[in-house]
Amino acid sequence: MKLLVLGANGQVGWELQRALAPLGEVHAWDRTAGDLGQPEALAAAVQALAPAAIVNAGAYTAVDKAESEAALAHTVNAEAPAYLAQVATRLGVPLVHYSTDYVFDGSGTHARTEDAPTGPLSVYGRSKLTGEDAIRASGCHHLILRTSWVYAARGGNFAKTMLRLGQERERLRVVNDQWGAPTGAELLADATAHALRAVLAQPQLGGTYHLCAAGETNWAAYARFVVDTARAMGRTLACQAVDGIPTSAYPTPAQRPLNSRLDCRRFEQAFGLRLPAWEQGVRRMLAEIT
Ligand SMILES: NC(=O)C1=CN([C@@H]2O[C@H](COP(=O)(O)OP(=O)(O)OC[C@H]3O[C@@H](n4cnc5c(N)ncnc54)[C@H](OP(=O)(O)O)[C@@H]3O)[C@@H](O)[C@H]2O)C=CC1
Ligand SMILES: Cc1cn([C@H]2C[C@H](O)[C@@H](COP(=O)(O)OP(=O)(O)O[C@H]3O[C@@H](C)C(=O)[C@@H](O)[C@H]3O)O2)c(=O)[nH]c1=O
Ligand SMILES: [Mg+2]
Repeated sequence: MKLLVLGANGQVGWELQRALAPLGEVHAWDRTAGDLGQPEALAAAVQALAPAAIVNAGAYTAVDKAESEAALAHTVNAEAPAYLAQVATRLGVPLVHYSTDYVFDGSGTHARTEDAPTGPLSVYGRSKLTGEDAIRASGCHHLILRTSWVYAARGGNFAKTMLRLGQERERLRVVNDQWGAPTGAELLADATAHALRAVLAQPQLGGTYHLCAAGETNWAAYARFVVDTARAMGRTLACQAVDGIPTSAYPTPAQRPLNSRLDCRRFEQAFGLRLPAWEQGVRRMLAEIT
């Protein structure tokens, strides 16, 4: 059974190559093999490969840059998934796709379920929502997995930025009023493999799911956890304190939701899995890179 991974060099794509290997023959396409910026050519190549499942981990993920590159973000995050959904429909195979907490407006303090109203605040969030909607509208078998605050040992992410800044500066200023759950690419890939196996056997399990680590934190508390844990593991850091600041004191081109809490019970129940606390995966990642 051929399984296609797109965006194979990203945080999630890299881990998918490992996690999907026991399910079949993984074809891992990075941007040179499968350019999401050229959706028509990509669709033709996927059609020719005829995999038993398409797993799209590629995306335009530069949230601030997307504000000034809306057309490219739209092509990669919305148009390409629509083309992939067409191919999945023609081949009669499932399309697995990732989306984000940034499809929501972040009001309130509750954890959102899958059917909560969306309301993206940024170009990135809008482009991801348009991609989701196109997949749902296509009628293809699909698994749309909305996650949050992804990190991995390999690739760029907030935790690694904090380690770099923590080496250079005595104090870090980080927003403390945006809440969510850091989610490891390893966990995402492993949970995806379980869910994909289930969906291949029982297509009715397909749909849209929230999938992130358990618990919650804010970016400042997360940064503090990263700095403290890395130091306890022996890393030398200049950082003496992480100062929590309001979002208003950290202006960025893209607006981010204040409440990124996702209710993942639907995923846990459908696939019989238990999502571990976010700290567990962050600790493992830090141990791996320290
Ligand atoms: N990162 C996060 O915090 C979150 C991510 N998500 C979603 O999870 C999924 C995986 O994200 P993650 O692994 O973290 O993201 P990364 O940014 O680590 O990886 C994205 C990958 O997409 C590739 N890519 C970008 N543009 C193109 C293109 N035109 N053609 C082909 N490939 C392209 C990148 O290629 P290259 O390496 O060459 O640049 C990169 O390898 C995405 O759908 C993302 O929206 C959801 C919530 C949070
Ligand atoms: C570097 C830095 C960031 N921040 C803030 C900015 C922002 O509100 C928050 C996180 O910064 P980042 O730029 O890492 O966040 P961002 O790139 O917006 O992360 C998002 O990426 C996309 C792809 C997603 O889908 C989301 O789930 C989320 O993970 O921390 C500080 O307050 N101080 C700092 O020194
Ligand atoms: Mg970022």
